Amino acid sequence: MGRKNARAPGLGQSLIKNRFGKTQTGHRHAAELSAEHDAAQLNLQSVTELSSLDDFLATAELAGTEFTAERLNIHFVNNDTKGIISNDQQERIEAAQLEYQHLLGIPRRPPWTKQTTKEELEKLETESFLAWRKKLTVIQDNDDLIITPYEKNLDFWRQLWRVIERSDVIVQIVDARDPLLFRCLDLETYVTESNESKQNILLVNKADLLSSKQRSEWRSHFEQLGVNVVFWSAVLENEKLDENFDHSQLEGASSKSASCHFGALDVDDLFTREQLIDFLKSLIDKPNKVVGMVGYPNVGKSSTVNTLMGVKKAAVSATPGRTKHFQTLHIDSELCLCDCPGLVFPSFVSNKAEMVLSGILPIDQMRDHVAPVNLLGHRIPRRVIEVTYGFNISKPKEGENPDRVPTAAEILSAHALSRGFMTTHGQPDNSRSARVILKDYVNGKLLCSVPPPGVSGEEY
Ligand SMILES: Nc1nc2c(ncn2[C@@H]2O[C@H](COP(=O)(O)OP(=O)(O)OP(=O)(O)O)[C@@H](O)[C@H]2O)c(=O)[nH]1
Repeated sequence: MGRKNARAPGLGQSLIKNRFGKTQTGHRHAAELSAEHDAAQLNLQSVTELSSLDDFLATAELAGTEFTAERLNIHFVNNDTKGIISNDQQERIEAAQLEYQHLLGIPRRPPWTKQTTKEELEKLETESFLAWRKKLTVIQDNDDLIITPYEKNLDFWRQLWRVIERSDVIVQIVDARDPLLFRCLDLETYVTESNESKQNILLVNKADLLSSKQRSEWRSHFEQLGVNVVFWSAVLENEKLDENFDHSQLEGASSKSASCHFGALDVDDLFTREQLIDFLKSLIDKPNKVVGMVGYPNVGKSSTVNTLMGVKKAAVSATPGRTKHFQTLHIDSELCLCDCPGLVFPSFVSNKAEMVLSGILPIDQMRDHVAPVNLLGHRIPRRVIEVTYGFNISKPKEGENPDRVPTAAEILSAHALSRGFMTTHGQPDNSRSARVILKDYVNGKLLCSVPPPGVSGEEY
């Protein structure tokens, strides 16, 4: 599943620098591109990671109820310690996911008319939101099912509702390494439900992290389903905005063969900025075209919006959840973007470790680093980790399976010792190393991507 990560200098280097923050001189998000933010009074603190207790109390507060006494009687357990699940568990989980799939919706804005007052609408919205959350607790009560820490702040959903209302086309941005994890099917249903003439586009960003063969597998998958899909790399297109960018790097490579190979970077089949803008315009048959940009935090919305706006950026943040409220941004007199804050949709995941590796849970707020690093050890071959960092991981002991994957402790100690990361007690600082390694995984330095359904890992 992992892929060789040898990039050629030039463009490849620029991408890497961008990815790993070597050129970071601060970050600038879509939110800074326009002064217009009519959501200034909203409570726009994203709420995703809640303990069972906080979650319970927040819901109670929203419902206007007090539950002070219950504080003493609540127990919650963390059953996610290792990050690895057995084949039997996986089968059970998949069966349960199939059974409960229909409950994984997103909240709907309740119907309203011109006669509905602001207060009435707010009350209706709160009721509908609570009913939605109640429906999701059915899933949470099933021990085999884990869902993403979906957004629990109603104001974020209000932003999404407004973006959908205003837009002619909704562009859902997903991460190319695991598009299905980030694709919210119910969002697409909601868009067409709200108005049949509205259209959905799936923008597979970070497509530079896949080979052209991998993209082609995914393209076939989505085309078979009738999904309108575009493969794109915001970072690559942003690089091209640099006036010093050497375009011959791409042109030369393109002219060599039908499929462009720039070092390990084969990008011939990706949409360029101009192509994406023209494509979006072509979908809408009216003078003022509005396109809504929606997606999970950290999928590259800010990078995409900035690039479409023609803003060259040194770097953006690798920490999810920075864009807080929706912006209206004019690309030109015809096309306007409506940039929605990053939203975690409810989606099934195998465990919390998977969410850390997918960039859904912020690494700096992670409490347990062992489980995600264990999972990383299962996804990235031992040799790739060793070559990437230039150290050796201790081999399995005599009597152990010589091919077993390294444990989190083995990977982290090797990293910490090689970097001189030590605690005040003179032990390897595994937690510091875990943050470095996990960020490298999220940023694509340690590369792993999921094949489409029906395609084996080996084939992919
Ligand atoms: N390799 C690669 N990395 C990308 C691409 N687009 C964005 N990134 C990286 O992904 C991370 C998140 O990008 P952002 O543009 O901040 O993502 P966002 O969706 O706006 O995030 P929020 O502001 O949290 O909503 C950054 O580290 C980017 O450099 C891309 O096309 N390719």
